[in-house]
Amino acid sequence: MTLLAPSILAADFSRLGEETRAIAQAGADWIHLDVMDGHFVPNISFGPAVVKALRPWTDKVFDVHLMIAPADPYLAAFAEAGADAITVHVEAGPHIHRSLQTIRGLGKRAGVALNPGTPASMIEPVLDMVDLVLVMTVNPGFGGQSFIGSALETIARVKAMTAGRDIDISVDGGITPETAGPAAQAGANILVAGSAAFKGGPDHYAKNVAAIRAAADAAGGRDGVRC
Ligand SMILES: O=C(CO)[C@@H](O)[C@H](O)COP(=O)(O)O
Ligand SMILES: [Fe+2]
Repeated sequence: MTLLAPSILAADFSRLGEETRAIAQAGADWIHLDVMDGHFVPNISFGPAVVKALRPWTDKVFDVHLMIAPADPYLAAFAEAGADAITVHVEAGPHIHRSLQTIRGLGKRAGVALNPGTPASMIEPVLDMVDLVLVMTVNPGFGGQSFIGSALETIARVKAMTAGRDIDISVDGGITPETAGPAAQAGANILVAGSAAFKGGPDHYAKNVAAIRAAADAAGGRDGVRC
């Protein structure tokens, strides 16, 4: 079964705790937390204090996606705040190996993210250090953007590169019941969805999550690795 990781970027920020619990109870496998710094990406979201405040609301895996540069000075703070997986962008700095080493040293799952314009080969030298590859299917910084189809090729390349390894492939950006199938078919086993998961308010969350997951599974999505 493909895993669903709703992004709380699309939740009601005035009730983030309740929203996190509601989407967890609606069938989310992981909770995706988008951290933006207004520097690496042209938007600002939230930092470790919010991650910490949300931690008591669910025991689901907290999948923290750092869109910040530099990332290294903040890794320990996110680990202490309750992140289970921490993903850094390969484009965010010159020391990706050090960042991944630090994340693993903190006892967390280490993820590396690729923007739509970045070749998959960029992460080849660090695959031994990685538990998760996150392929962006929008340019990072905002929710609600359209899926960039050319990034499916990146997912397929990452799948081929990681064959035989225990590495999750996550896809992030513009995931809907329509795009979930092609993403899963290309090799993603974790689907991040913001707008499509939170669409319509709490009464719709279970239906939204089920629709995205069903589309991925129908397309032959592979098993997600649970942590
Ligand atoms: O990292 C990001 C955006 O930079 C994502 O996690 C978005 O938050 C996904 O939102 P939708 O595209 O599903 O609305
Ligand atoms: Fe994200």
